[in-house]
Amino acid sequence: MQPSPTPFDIETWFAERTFAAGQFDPDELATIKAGEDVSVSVVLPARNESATIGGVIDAVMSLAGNLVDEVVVLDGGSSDDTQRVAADHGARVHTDIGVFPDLGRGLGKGDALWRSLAVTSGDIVAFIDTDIRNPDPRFVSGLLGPLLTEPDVELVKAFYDRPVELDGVMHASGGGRVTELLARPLLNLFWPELAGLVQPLSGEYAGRRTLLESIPFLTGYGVEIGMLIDTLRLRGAGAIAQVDVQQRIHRNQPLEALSRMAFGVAQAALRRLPEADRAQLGDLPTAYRQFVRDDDGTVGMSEAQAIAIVERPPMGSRR
Ligand SMILES: O=c1ccn([C@@H]2O[C@H](COP(=O)(O)OP(=O)(O)O)[C@@H](O)[C@H]2O)c(=O)[nH]1
Ligand SMILES: O=C(O)[C@@H](COP(=O)(O)O)O[C@H]1O[C@H](CO)[C@@H](O)[C@H](O)[C@H]1O
Repeated sequence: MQPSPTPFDIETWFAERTFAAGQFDPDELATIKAGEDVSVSVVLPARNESATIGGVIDAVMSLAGNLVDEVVVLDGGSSDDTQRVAADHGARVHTDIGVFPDLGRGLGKGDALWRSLAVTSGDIVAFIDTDIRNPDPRFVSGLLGPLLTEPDVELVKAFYDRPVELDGVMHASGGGRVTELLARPLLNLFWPELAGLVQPLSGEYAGRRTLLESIPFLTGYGVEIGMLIDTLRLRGAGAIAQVDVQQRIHRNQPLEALSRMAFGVAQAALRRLPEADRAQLGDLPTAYRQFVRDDDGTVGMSEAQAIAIVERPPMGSRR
């Protein structure tokens, strides 16, 4: 009789799959990397990040030639001089529409990350947001640590304390609003094996290409929660790890922007509901309305905004 699989225990998962960036020495990782003949690409998604992308690239470049083999900025249609700043700091720059012109302009962050797989070659691909104000090499070395030392780990998410700037005032905590108010409750409700992730929506993560090219990428802001659920389904919770990189300060979008983001994250999660529940949902609406108070004090309804989450197929199926 087959032994019954050990029941999933979140405390065990947390103990075995939670790391700290400080436990990984970049030089020691570089030695392991060379010995395993593993290559590493760092992908920096960017849309109008000229103010911060240079610092992010510099932090990543400090590991180039050692831990990092290529640094690619995937620009999602910036109207500022993001692309020039990125090139000046030594990154290779691609535009989303330039990667797959036949698919037209990119459909947000998730589409940019999916397209980046076609213009990078690393066995490991690390994604780092470019709106970070306190970039540090540990964001990259911390992500690579578990992937270079734990063969069963295939996806690593960063976590950190998240200060938030509201009305020009920096608060020591309170960031990750969509994470705390939508993503983590949904994961606890429908995917409890992912409940141990401190920052499931963090924009800093790294995965083995063999995994990343085996799963679909949801476009827009659905990419992170979609990737977690798809990795859980395809590889199990043991393939997912997280690393503490202490603190991340990034540009905090206004609440109405996060409301639109949450609409996308919710669509992504609901699309991934187990089939039985999914069948009841039918086609999800993709038009989103918000409310504004006019100067004369009356509340108005905004035009419906199309925020559709599209599913890009596993990149491996295009090769
Ligand atoms: O259509 C988009 C939207 C965002 N981003 C990038 O994705 C990262 C996270 O996006 P954002 O800052 O908008 O999200 P937040 O961090 O506020 O959740 C940043 O590097 C953005 O430049 C992108 O490449 N394309
Ligand atoms: O975590 C969150 O709630 C949002 C918003 O963060 P803040 O409330 O502005 O600190 O930020 C994340 O979510 C996006 C959607 O998954 C990711 O793309 C971002 O990289 C991540 O910063």
